[in-house]
Amino acid sequence: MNAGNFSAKNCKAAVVSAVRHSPPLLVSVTQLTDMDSDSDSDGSHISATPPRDPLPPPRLPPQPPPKPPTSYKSTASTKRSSHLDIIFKLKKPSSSKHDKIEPVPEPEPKVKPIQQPDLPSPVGNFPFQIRRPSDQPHPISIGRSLETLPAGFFSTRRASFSKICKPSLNFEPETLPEITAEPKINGSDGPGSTKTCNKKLPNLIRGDVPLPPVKLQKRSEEGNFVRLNFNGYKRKFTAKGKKMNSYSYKSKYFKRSKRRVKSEVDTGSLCDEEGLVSEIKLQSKAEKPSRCESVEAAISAVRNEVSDENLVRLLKALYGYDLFRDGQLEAIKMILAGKSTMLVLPTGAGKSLCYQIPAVVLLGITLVVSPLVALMIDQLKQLPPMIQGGLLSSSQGPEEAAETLRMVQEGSIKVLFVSPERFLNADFLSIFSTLTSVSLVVVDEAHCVSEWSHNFRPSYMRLRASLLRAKLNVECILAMTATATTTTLQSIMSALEISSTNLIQKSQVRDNLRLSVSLSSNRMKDMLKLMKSSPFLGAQSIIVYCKFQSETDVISRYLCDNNISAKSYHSGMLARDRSRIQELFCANKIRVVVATVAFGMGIDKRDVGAVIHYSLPESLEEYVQEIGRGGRDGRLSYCHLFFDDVTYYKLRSLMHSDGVDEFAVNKFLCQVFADDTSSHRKVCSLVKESASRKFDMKEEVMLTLLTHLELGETQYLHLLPQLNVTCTLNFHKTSPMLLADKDTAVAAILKKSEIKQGQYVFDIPTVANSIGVAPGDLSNHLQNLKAKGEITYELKDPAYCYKIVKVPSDFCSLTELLTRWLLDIENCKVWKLDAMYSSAVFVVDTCEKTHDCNVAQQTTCLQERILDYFKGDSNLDVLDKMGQNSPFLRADIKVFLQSNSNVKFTPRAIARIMHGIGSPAYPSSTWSRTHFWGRYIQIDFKAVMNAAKAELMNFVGKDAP
Ligand SMILES: Nc1ncnc2c1ncn2[C@@H]1O[C@H](COP(=O)(O)OP(=O)(O)OP(=O)(O)O)[C@@H](O)[C@H]1O
Repeated sequence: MNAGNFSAKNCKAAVVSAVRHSPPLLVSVTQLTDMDSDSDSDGSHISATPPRDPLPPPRLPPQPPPKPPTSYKSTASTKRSSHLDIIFKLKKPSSSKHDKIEPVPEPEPKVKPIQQPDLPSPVGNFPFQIRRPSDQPHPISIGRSLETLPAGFFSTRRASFSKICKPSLNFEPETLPEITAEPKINGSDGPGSTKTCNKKLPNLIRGDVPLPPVKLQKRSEEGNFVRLNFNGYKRKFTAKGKKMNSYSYKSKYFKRSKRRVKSEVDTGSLCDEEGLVSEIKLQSKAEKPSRCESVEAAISAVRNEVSDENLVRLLKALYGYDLFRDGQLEAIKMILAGKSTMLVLPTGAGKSLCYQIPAVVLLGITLVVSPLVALMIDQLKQLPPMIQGGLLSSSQGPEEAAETLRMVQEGSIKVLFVSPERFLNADFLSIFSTLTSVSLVVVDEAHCVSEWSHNFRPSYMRLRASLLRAKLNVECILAMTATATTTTLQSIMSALEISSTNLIQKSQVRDNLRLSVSLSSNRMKDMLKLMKSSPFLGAQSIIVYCKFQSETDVISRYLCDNNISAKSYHSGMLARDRSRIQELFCANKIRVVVATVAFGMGIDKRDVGAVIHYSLPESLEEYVQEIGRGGRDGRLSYCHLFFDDVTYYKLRSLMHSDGVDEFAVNKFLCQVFADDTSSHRKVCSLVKESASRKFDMKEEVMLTLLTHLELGETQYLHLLPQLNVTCTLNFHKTSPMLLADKDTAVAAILKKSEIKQGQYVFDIPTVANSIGVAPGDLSNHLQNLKAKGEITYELKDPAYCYKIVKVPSDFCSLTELLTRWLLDIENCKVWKLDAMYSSAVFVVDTCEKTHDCNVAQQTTCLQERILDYFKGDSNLDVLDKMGQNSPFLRADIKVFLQSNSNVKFTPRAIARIMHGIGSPAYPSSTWSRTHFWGRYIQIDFKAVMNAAKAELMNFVGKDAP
C-alpha cells in the first residue's frame, strides 16, 4: 500500500469492491513490528513494550429480563440474537448542537492502554461494542405519538387527512416544546377566511386586479393565538415589546369548554403543577372596531396602489409605527411587485415586518421557513394580532397538525411557519400544489442554505427555486439573513434564483453598538471588573456568551457570588427551564444571562444594554449575530469581546469535528447503494445511530451527503421523511397465524420478523417493500390493528429513508467529488474561525498602537474589519497561528498506537484524539482517558493527520508520502 492509494485519482472502479473489504486508510496496530519509543516527550516514560494483550471479547449487552407473553407469543423466543439484536439496545446519546461542544479535559498523567470492553471498531467492521448511555427514550417517539392517536383516526379522516397525518411520522430536528396553532374558533372573518384565497393570483397588485373583500380578524373576538405545551408546565409570558399583545393561559380543560379569552399576566409564579397541559393564548387587548376598519381600509388602499404613502398608512394601522426603517419599504415594494428578493439587514433591524406586510396584502398564504421550533414560536407570538398565524412542527400531535392543515386549506391562516424538513413530505406539498395558493415563501435565516455560511443546514439545501416553484406553484421568494458574506449571498441567490438587482443589503452591524475587545489571561476576573465599571455597570440587562455549557454554570455562579444576579442558559437544560429563564430575563427579573449560542435567534428583548463575549465566537457571522441581541431599542449598547489563545486552539480543533475521509465516504456510498434493485420503488433505510458509528460520521454529515445525492447535478436518490424503522410487536386477541390468514401485512410481518423473547421484531421498510406499500401506510395499518386491540407495538431506530433513482456508474469519482466538497466546507469553517481570531488580534494591536484605546476607536476598527470580511475582501489578513510540527509528535503517535494495539485507526481518528475531539466511533467518553487526548491541540490538524498517516504507513512497512 502506498500513499497513492488514498487518492481517488488512482482509484479504479474495481477498487470499490476491494475497498469494502480492505480499507486502505485503516490500519490495525496489532501488526506493528518491534517499535521502541524514541520519544523524549511527555510520553517517553512509557514502557517501550506496552501491553499487547488482546482486549476481552466484546461484551454483549445484557439480556433484558424475559417478559411473560401477554398472549400468542412465539415459543421460538430463544432464536439466536442477530446483529440487529445488538443495535436495538443501543440508545442515542444526547445530541443537541451545543452538547457537542465540550471542553477538552485535562490529560491524565500516565499513558494507559484503553482497557475496556467497548472499544470502537474499525470503520466498516463495527461489532457495536461501544458502551452507550443507558436506555433513554428518543426525544420524539413514533411509537408514543402513534399510541396517542384515537382509534381509527387514520381511517376515519378524509383521504387527504389520512395522508396529512403522516407528517407525525417525520423527524425534524426540532427539540423544543410542543406547539399547537389552534384554529380561531369563532372568527370566520380572518383575513384569509375568504374563499377567494384559493384562487391563484399574481403578486403584482395593481388597480386593475379585482379586489377580494378584506376581512380582518376583529380583536374583540377570539384572536390570533397559539397554544403551547411546555412539557406539561404552564408558562406565563410577559409581553415583549409588543404593544398589542399580551398572553393569557389557563388549563386547556377550562379553555376548551369556554373558548373565551382572558388576559391573565401574573409574573409571580411561573410554573404550575406538572402534568397539566397549558394553553397560552396570544391575544391583543380588546381592539376598537375602528382599528380593524382602519387596517382593512389601509390594506385595500395598498392593493389598489402600492405607494409609499399607502404603505406607511398600513404600517401605522398594523403596528402603530410612523416610519419604515432603512430597507423595509424597498423590500416590501419589491415583494409586492412579485420580485424574489434577497434581504440582508442587521439583527433587530425589523426583517419580520418585511414579510408580514406583504402577507396581509397578498391574497394567498405566506410560508415562512425557519430553522428552529423556538424561533417559529417566537415569530408566531410576535405576529401582529391581526395576522392569523399557524405553525407546523414535528413535535405536534397528528390531530393538531391536521387541524392546522385544515385551517390552511380553509384559508384562515395567512402566515404559516414550517421547518425545512416539511418539504420532504409529499402530502404536505400536495396541499399547496392543489388546494391552497401560496403567494410568498420566506426563507428566514437564509444563510443556512449555503454550505459556505457559518450555519449550514442540509435540510435547507432542499429550498431551491426550482423545487419551490414546481411543488408550491410560488413565484416570489424572500430570503432574509442578518449575516452573510458575499460568497454566501451568491450561493443563496443562485439556489433561490434571485436576481442580483433584487439584493437589498444594509450594514450588518447597527451603529448603536459600541464594540471593544481585549486579550485576557484571566477572563473571569477581567469580566467581573468590566461589569463593575462604567458603562457596563449601568446596563440593566446583559447577555454573556460562552462557548461551552459547563462555562455558563461556573460563570453564572461566580457572578451571583459577586452580587450580580445571573442565570445560565444552554441547550442541555430542560426546555421549560430555558423558557423560564428567558421569561425572567425579559421581565427584568434577572440582570445577566450567561448563555451559549443557544440563546439567540428569536429573542427580541429590546433593552439589552450590554453583550459580553466570554469566549471567542466561531466566526464573525456568529459574533455579529450575537452582538445584535443588544440595543434593539435603538439605544447605545456595549459589546465587549474577551479572547485568549487557549479557547482559540480548542475551537480550532472543533472545526475539524465534522470532517470525513475519502475512505469513509466510499464506504458510506457502498452502503447507500447496497440495496440496488431493479425496482426503484423499494424504500431503503439507514439507521442513523449505527451508521454514524460505522462510518465515524456525524448524523448531520450523513444527511448532507444524502441530500447532495438527491439534489446534486445528478439525482441518485430520492429522500423520504425519516422514520423509526424497527418495530417490536405483540399479538393479543387473535393468534398471529389466524390474523395472517386475513391480513397480508401481518402475513408479511410473520415472514420477515425475528422472534425475540416472544416478540416479533421487524424492519418496517423491509415488510412494506415485500407487500409493495409505503412504510407510512404500513405504520397506519399497524395503528388500526392496535386500535382494534389486536396488537401493541413499539417503534425505534430513527433512520434516513430513501429510494434509489440511479446507481452511480463510477463510485470513485463520486467519492472524490463528495470528499473534496466536504473538505472545502471543513476548510471554510477553519478559515472563518481564523478570521474571527485575527480580527480580535488586529483590533487590539491597532488600538494599542494608537495609544488611545477607547471603546469608540475599537468600534471603528472592528466595524471596518467586519465590513471587509462580509465584502469578501481578499486582502483580509488572517493569522496562521498553528504550529506545523513538533519533534515529539510522531513518536507520541507511535506510542499511542502501541498502547492501543488492538484497535484500528484512521489518520483522522488519530488526529482527532491528539486534538481532543470525540467522534461517533471514537467518543470522548472513552478516548479522553488516554494520555495523548488533546496533547497536540496547537499543531495544525492536517499536520497531525499527516504524521499519523506516516506512522500508519510505517506500520505496514511503506514510506510516507
Ligand atoms: N419601522 C419600525 N419602527 C419601529 N420599530 C420597528 C420597525 N420595524 C420593526 N420594528 C421593531 O424592531 C424589533 C425587531 O424586529 P424584528 O424582530 O423583525 O427584527 P429582525 O431583523 O427580524 O431581527 P433578528 O435578525 O434578530 O430576527 C421588533 O420589536 C419590531 O417590532
